Amino acid sequence: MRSITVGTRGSTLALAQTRWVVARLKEEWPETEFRIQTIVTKGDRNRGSLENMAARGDKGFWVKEIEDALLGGRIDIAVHSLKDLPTQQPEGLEIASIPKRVDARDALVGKEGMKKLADLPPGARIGTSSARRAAFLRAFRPDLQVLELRGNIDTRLAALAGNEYDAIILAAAGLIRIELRNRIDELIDPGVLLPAPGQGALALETRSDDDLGIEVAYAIHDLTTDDRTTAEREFLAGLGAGCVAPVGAHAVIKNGTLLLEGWVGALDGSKVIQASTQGDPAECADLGAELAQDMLERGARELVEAARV
Ligand SMILES: NCc1[nH]cc(CCC(=O)O)c1CC(=O)O
Repeated sequence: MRSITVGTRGSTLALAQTRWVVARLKEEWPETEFRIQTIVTKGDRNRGSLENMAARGDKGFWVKEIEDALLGGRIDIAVHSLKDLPTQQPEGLEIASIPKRVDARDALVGKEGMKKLADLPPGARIGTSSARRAAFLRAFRPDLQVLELRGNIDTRLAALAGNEYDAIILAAAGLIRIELRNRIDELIDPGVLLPAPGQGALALETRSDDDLGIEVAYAIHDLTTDDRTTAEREFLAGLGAGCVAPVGAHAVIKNGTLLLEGWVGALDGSKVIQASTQGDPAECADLGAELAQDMLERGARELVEAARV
């Protein structure tokens, strides 16, 4: 039996999710040997002061070096956060498997008295790393101060412990995966703040011609998560927006029907456009693309273009 090398970034979260993936793969393929290989990406190298919007707008800021390792045969399966993957797959690579989603929601972590979005007093200082969360806060709580907060989850929690922030917003899934679920003070309802497309889901990427790698990865594929995140990511792709645009999307499947909600905001909070659609989960890709077209015609085009760096 061939041994499979699984590649990932080296952050606490990336390693935790890769260990989880390997444990699941081992259950399905007990005879196969799995090795984990960490890879440094441009995103890891450009942390801190060097990091800027233009660099983050780069397609594949977090994934390029990992994809090169896949194409070069140094690794066989790459584990990514689905929301960090560009919506277009590079030539020769494919998403072979999307395991079951954890929790798509954003989470608020706050200091004493700052543990619920609705309870935050005017002037409260909120740290967040995403254009989507910042645009949402500026639109719905213009009384709050939105402050830039970057870095790995560990860095962000450490920053909250200091004096600059009263609360921070980050993906619940990240905290859950590194076993810090107990730090979550509020899970923000998607009806209030729509998560990023694909948030809380992972993607296992392989070479398109590696039948064995694809088969191994596919053993932990989750069809429901695939339909939901396909609708969300086709919505994002249809808008022509990248992963740093102020775009939210969330799909659920209830009684055999897929319900998709989409949101686009102006970076300064001056405008938001929101719409939803529903249909057969088998049509998930079309539902996402159609919702994007609908919203582009109703003003989203300007917002997406304004946010492009
Ligand atoms: N952009 C960074 C990133 N990529 C994936 C996650 C969290 C886990 C996930 O969404 O699967 C995070 C951190 C965050 O947004 O707080």
